[in-house]
Amino acid sequence: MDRAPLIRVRGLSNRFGRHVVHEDLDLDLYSGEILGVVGGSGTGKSVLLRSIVGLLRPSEGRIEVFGEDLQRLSSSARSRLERRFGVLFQRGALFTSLTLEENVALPLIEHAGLSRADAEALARVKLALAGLPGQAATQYPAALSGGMIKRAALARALALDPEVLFLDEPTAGLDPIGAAAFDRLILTLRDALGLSVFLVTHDLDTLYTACDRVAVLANRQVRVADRLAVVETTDDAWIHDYFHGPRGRAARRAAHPAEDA
Ligand SMILES: Nc1ncnc2c1ncn2[C@@H]1O[C@H](COP(=O)(O)OP(=O)(O)OP(=O)(O)O)[C@@H](O)[C@H]1O
Repeated sequence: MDRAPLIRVRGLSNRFGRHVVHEDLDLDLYSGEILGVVGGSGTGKSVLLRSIVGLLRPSEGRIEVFGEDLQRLSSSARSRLERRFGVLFQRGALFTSLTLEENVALPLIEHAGLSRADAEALARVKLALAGLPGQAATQYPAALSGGMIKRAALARALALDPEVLFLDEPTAGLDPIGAAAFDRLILTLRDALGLSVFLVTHDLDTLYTACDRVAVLANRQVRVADRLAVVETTDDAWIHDYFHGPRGRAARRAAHPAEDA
């Protein structure tokens, strides 16, 4: 792609004591794309996400977002910029003592200065956008299935009309039907809202059905970031095992049934 990336990571290093998670890592996210980020457990997918959204200060390197260097911004400019991100964390992270509409209304009251009534009305729109029925708005997280919790967390991530959505393993723990529905929802939202999506996942079906490009993390760096057809054929033992094992073959067959006929 010759367009300028929306997010540009260059020479990123992250260390925790002597444990080096990333070293001289480069990655781009382009406007309007869904980028899947995969890699073995502990390769630093979540650390990368947290570095980009500003929750973790990298040990070294540059992260440019919307053309601005994150490290060089004042804290108020950074937080204005970070409001253009929506983040869905691995464990949903909803407040259990609040109803779904109260959970989604919270960022609207705190960051957009809306009145409680306006925030809750808008929260109900966001919950519907994430595919939840109207009656879910007044329910507490404990009363909901895993799939509904994910949708509520997605509604909260969408609360402030973000331009970039960061999703950390959004389909983890969902049954295959719920996971497939969530993948379709992400595609629909990207198309309807013009979002760009940074999606950390282990879910091969998500890669095949929802992602435009896939970045593979290995050995502290991005081993390859490209369309799946290119990634699948990259000469690397982990990539080969991941994409050409039984699960990878099944996901590819499900996404491209005609190729099997
Ligand atoms: N705050 C921290 N302090 C110390 N070590 C950390 C911290 N955060 C992450 N790590 C370490 O960094 C490494 C990468 O963690 P990360 O959660 O990014 O992996 P991951 O690729 O997302 O893994 P998984 O697929 O299992 O979720 C792990 O070894 C983890 O223990």
